[in-house]
Parts: sequence; structure tokens; C-alpha cells
Amino acid sequence: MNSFSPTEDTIAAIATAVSPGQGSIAAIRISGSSAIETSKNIVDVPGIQDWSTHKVLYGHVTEENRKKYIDEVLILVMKGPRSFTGEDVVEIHCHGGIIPVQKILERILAFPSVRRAEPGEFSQRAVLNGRLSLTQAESISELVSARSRKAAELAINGIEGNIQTTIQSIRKRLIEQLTEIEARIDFEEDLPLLDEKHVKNEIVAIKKDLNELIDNAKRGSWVRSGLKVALTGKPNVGKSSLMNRLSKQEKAIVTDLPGTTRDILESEIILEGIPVTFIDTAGLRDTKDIIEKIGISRTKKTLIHADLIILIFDYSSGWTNEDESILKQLPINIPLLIVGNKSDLTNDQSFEKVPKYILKKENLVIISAKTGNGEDDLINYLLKKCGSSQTHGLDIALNERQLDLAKSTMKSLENINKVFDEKLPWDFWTIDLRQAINYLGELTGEDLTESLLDNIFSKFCIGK
Ligand SMILES: Nc1nc2c(c(=O)[nH]1)N(C=O)[C@@H](CNc1ccc(C(=O)N[C@@H](CCC(=O)O)C(=O)O)cc1)CN2
Ligand SMILES: Nc1nc2c(ncn2[C@@H]2O[C@H](COP(=O)(O)OP(=O)(O)OP(=O)(O)O)[C@@H](O)[C@H]2O)c(=O)[nH]1
Ligand SMILES: [K+]
Ligand SMILES: [Mg+2]
Repeated sequence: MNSFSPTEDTIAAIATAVSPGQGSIAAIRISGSSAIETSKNIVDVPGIQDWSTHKVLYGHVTEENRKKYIDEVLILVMKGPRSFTGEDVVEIHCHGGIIPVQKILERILAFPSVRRAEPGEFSQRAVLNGRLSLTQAESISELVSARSRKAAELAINGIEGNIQTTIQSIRKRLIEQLTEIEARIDFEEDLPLLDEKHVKNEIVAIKKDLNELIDNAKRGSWVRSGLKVALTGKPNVGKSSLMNRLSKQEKAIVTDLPGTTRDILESEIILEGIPVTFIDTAGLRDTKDIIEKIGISRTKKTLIHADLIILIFDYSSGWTNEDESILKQLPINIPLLIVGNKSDLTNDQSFEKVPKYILKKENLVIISAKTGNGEDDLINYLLKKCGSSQTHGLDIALNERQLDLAKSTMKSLENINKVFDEKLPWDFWTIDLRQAINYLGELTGEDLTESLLDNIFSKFCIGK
């Protein structure tokens, strides 16, 4: 566990989402050594009530002069270490809406020993006090922001500790190899020979496990943040019409004037539990119109960040040089679907106006945004790309921070290939192995500086 010094201040924050007219109950959470004392000072509880742990008390929070009541409340006392943070925790459950909640919080913060909690600070304390592992705390935050059931399921797995145990076991295997090697460096003559090939094979096996986690992380990120699908193509091919149809909304303006769309527009649907955001963009062409030019430059920026690009062309008039030129300009590392639109206007000869190499592509779908013909094929393609078949069996998903560290670990382990091929002495193996072990330690939080930890938790929401 980490060995940071225990925190002194008592912290307080609103723990529930509050807005006027919404939520009949809200909770304020106080954690730290003066949590109970402070609470006793601001509430009147009738009769003799017991402030012992895991009990609920009934009472009223008073104004500062103790003459008037701010609200009628329930108070939940959890004495450390038997609490979420491991410190003394008091929750005050008051009426919802913003005014009572804020007045009570202000009343609490007026005590010099209490200050407002930073975002994520309750969870950070839970980690520092050994109540939660880092990846568990991160998973709690992911559960809070989950937008689909699958995302919630993955977050629960993380809360149960599956990321922590998986990474720890990989890290342990690396430590075993490092220990063997270091023993050879220190006491070569007393120990049986260590076979380089044997060590290399174990590292290959570890890399395979890590790689699986890295692949899963990509699918996990679709589940969590959804899939961004950018629609592009020449002006007037029907990008906006297609987005409107897929999202069953008349969100984008559609006219027969080329260059209608300028601002980037987004519309979300949920496909088999995965949020899919369609992004409608300005049609690509050379133009002197200043506004359209800005729109086109935004289109290009959007395309780089898409998970999938749909290139639309007008199937009824055929594949043109402009379509070809757009195709060539698309970022090559992003999956592409080509959609021939306006099939309702075509006759039997339309396919002759489209080159064979385009027609033969398996990522080609012919549709009509007007009649809806072919829409099912398009949806099926998207499902194949991101639907439940892709996320079936997915039970562990690293977040972005964890993924970066897993990738850095991979890089360090890959360096060892060179060390092996060049038959370098054992000292060289230890450099990259130690680096890999450190990365995984940063991932699990076992090897982490205080400032890195601050940085991770600052991204949590307030009161978490
Ligand atoms: N009202 C409320 N609901 C909540 C939370 C909270 O802080 N307050 N949680 C916050 O995220 C989650 C639950 N997490 C919690 C984790 C541990 C303890 C706790 O008191 N643990 C003690 C007692 C367990 C026992 O009696 O066996 C312990 O572990 O020792 C409480 C809540 C979700 N619901
Ligand atoms: N017949 C037919 N017309 C369509 C179809 N899809 C779009 N249109 C028409 O084509 C014209 C252009 O449609 P938009 O959706 O505005 O095309 P766009 O690609 O968004 O155009 P820009 O935003 O200007 O780049 C409109 O008149 C639409 O009604 C289709 O499948 N069949
Ligand atoms: K148009
Ligand atoms: Mg448009």
C-alpha cells in the first residue's frame, strides 16, 4: 500500500446531484476527525439518541444562532475505519433542491476544522487509507458516468477488483523474472544457469496477456464512451439526410443547395447498449465562401477523431473524380464504410457508373436516405463493427490512463527482444524489466507519487 501521511483536514461536500425542483432527498458527506463533533454542533436531535457507528439519527439542522431550523434531516454516522474513506464519516440526508443543501454545507464549512472537498477527494482518501485500490476507485467513477448497462457491468467488475488482480498477477510474474536475473548478476557462480530463452518465452507469454487487455480496452472504450461515426462526402450527397434518418430526428437542415451544412452536428442513438454518435459535417469541395471554408476545415478535424468514417456518394449519378479525391484524403488508420445514397433515383444501369473496385468492396452499402431502403444493411454493418458480438465476453476494460500504462509496459517488454537478439548481458534485461514493472505499479497504484494521485482524482466529480 501507499505510505502517504494521513490527511488532517475534515472535508465536506454535497454527495448527490442537486438542482431546483429535482430530487426529493440530497446528502452531504463529511469525512475526517471532526466530522462527528461538527455535526453535533449544527443539529438538534430530540431526546437521547445514540451517536454510535452505523446508526441513523433524526433531527434538525439549525441556523447559526440555533433559533431557527434550516431543514429536517436524517444523520448517518460511520466511525472510522468502518467507513467509505476509512475516517469518521457523517452523512446528512436533507430535502432536495439547492437551497437547503447549500445552506447546510455553508454551515458546516463555517467551522475552521472543515474545508470543502476537492473533486474525488473522498475516493482518494479511501485509497490512501487502504479501503480501496486505485483501479477500484476509478471504476466507481466510471460506474457513476456509465451511459449503458454494459458500461455499468464493466465498472462493477472493476469495483470488484478484477483489474487490480489481473494486473498485479502480471506484475508479479515480471518481478519473478527480474528476481531470477538479479540473483544471477549478484551471485552468478552459486546458482544454476539461467536460460535466456526460458526468460524470453515467459516474457512472450506475459506480452500475450497484456495484448489481450489492450485489445479489450478498445472495445471497452466503445462501451463506455460510445462510437463516433463521422459522415463525409461531396456536398449534396445526402449526409444530413442520412443522419436525420438514422437518429429519427430532423436535426440537420436539408436543402438541395450544395454547402448547406457548415457547423458540425451530432446525434446519438444506442445500438445494442453502445452509444453511437453520428457526426454530420460540411460537404468537402473547393469553395470561396468563407463560412463554408471554416466548415470544411472543421470537417477535416472531426474526421481525424472518428472511430468510423462513412463516405457517402450519390449512387444515382455514380462515382466521380471528386469522390475519388475525397477517398484518397481520408485518414488511412480509421475504418471506413462507403455508402452509395439515393438508390431510389437509380435505374438498373447505375452500377455501371461505379468502378468495379468500389463495387467489390465489402464495406460498401447502397441505401436511400429518402425511402429508408438499405438502412438495415447499414445498421447491421455498424452492429458488426461495434455491437454485442464485439463486446460479448468482454469482462475487463482498462480506462485511458490504465491503457497508456499497459502500452508503455508493452514497449519496455518489446525492447527485451533486442537485448535477447544481440545477446547482451543480464544487466541489460533488468533495465527494461524494471521499467515495465514500474509502469504496472503506477497502473495499480502500488508505485505512485502523490502528485500523480492528485491528478487522477481531480478528474472525478465533486463529492465522490
Ligand atoms: N448513503 C451512502 N450510500 C452509498 C455510499 C455512501 O458513501 N453513502 N457509497 C459510497 O460510495 C456506496 C457504498 N459504499 C460504502 C462502502 C463502505 C461503507 C462502510 O461503512 N463500510 C464499513 C462497514 C461495513 C460493515 O458493516 O460490514 C466497513 O467496510 O467496515 C459504506 C458505504 C454507495 N452507496
Ligand atoms: N431522391 C433522394 N434524394 C435525396 C436522398 N438523400 C438526400 N436527398 C436530397 O439531396 C439533397 C441534399 O441532401 P442533404 O442531406 O442536404 O445533403 P448533404 O450531403 O448534407 O449536403 P451539404 O450539407 O450541402 O453538403 C436534398 O434535396 C435531399 O432531399 C435520397 O436518398 N434520395
Ligand atoms: K445540401
Ligand atoms: Mg448537410
